[in-house]
Amino acid sequence: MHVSRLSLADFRSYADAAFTLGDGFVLLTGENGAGKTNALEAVSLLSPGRGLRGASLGEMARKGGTGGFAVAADLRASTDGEGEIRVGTGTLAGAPERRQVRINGAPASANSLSEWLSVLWLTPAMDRLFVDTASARRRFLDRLVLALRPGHATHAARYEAAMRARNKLLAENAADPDWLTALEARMAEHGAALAEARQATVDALSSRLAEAPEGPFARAAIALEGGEVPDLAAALAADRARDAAAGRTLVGPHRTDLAVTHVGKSQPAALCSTGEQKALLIGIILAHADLVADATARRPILLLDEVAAHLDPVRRGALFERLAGKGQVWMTGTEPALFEGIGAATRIALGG
Ligand SMILES: Nc1ncnc2c1ncn2[C@@H]1O[C@H](COP(=O)(O)OP(=O)(O)OP(=O)(O)O)[C@@H](O)[C@H]1O
Repeated sequence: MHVSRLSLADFRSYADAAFTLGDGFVLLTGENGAGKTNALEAVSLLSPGRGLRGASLGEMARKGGTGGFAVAADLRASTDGEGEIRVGTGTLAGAPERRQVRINGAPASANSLSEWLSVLWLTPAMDRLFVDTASARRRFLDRLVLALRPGHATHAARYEAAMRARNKLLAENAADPDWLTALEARMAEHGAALAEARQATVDALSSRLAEAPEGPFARAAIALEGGEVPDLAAALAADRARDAAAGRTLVGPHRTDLAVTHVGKSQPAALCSTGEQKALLIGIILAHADLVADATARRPILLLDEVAAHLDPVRRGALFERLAGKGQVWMTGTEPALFEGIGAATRIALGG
């Protein structure tokens, strides 16, 4: 699937805009503040979650606009150009924090978007991923999982909802034990599905990474760390008093971290240089995109914000080569010269 047309209304800096796009590279160029990242953020909203900035919906509505916003996209199967699907998301002026999703005109859940397309991104904010919190790495991991297992978002949402309800009950002193047991059973059920899908993804991605060429992007070794509990329902039942005192649930798959090592240096990613960390991330994303394409027969859409500017010309050339002919890849840069030699592409100059 690729986005063949993207329309934006009152989204961030865009009052009203539409772009016609081909499969393959989409190159957005323009000066700082021209709206490049905003366009990528709009595409990232064609998947479940809060998009590539992790922003609230209220922030996305254009200042001075109607109060709501709309992002609409036509999706076309990459090969035959048939079976176009229209997806849209946004908010209404009267309910600026309530996300609406439509698929072919019918209301749908945000989670159901992942049945149609996968969107993965790399942004400058992710340069800190390996020194960031475990929850940031877990979100990154879950996006990788989602591309392989569309049901992952639903399990995550149900696990979180049951955990929130349990935490709330525990905060009230006279919690009903039967109700707690029911919520803990739900957490155990969806938690097991989360853990299984994450482990399967890490295993599949590890084999891919092991086969990846030695250069020019650093090879990563990845593993899950923490969050494993053999009998979660029993552990939660035993931990009620401790969790009540802590005001949160202390064990479970919501505590899992993604451990990443730089294989060549036998060093944890957090101790690597900024450039090495970026190379590790790019290597992971490239391996994952290939894995998803093989496993689902559907290439993910890649959003690479300001990636070209951070690479030396050799690495940049290698990146373009590895991504050529591999589905829709959006890239931003302040200068068209960054994309010299890339060949066929949809080129969009913003601003000015
Ligand atoms: N809700 C909003 N309403 C109106 N304008 C907004 C809103 N949110 C962000 N903007 C503006 O959108 C503009 C473009 O931002 P964007 O991040 O897309 O720029 P960019 O082209 O990626 O720039 P850079 O090269 O600096 O990364 C900024 O000037 C920002 O202030």
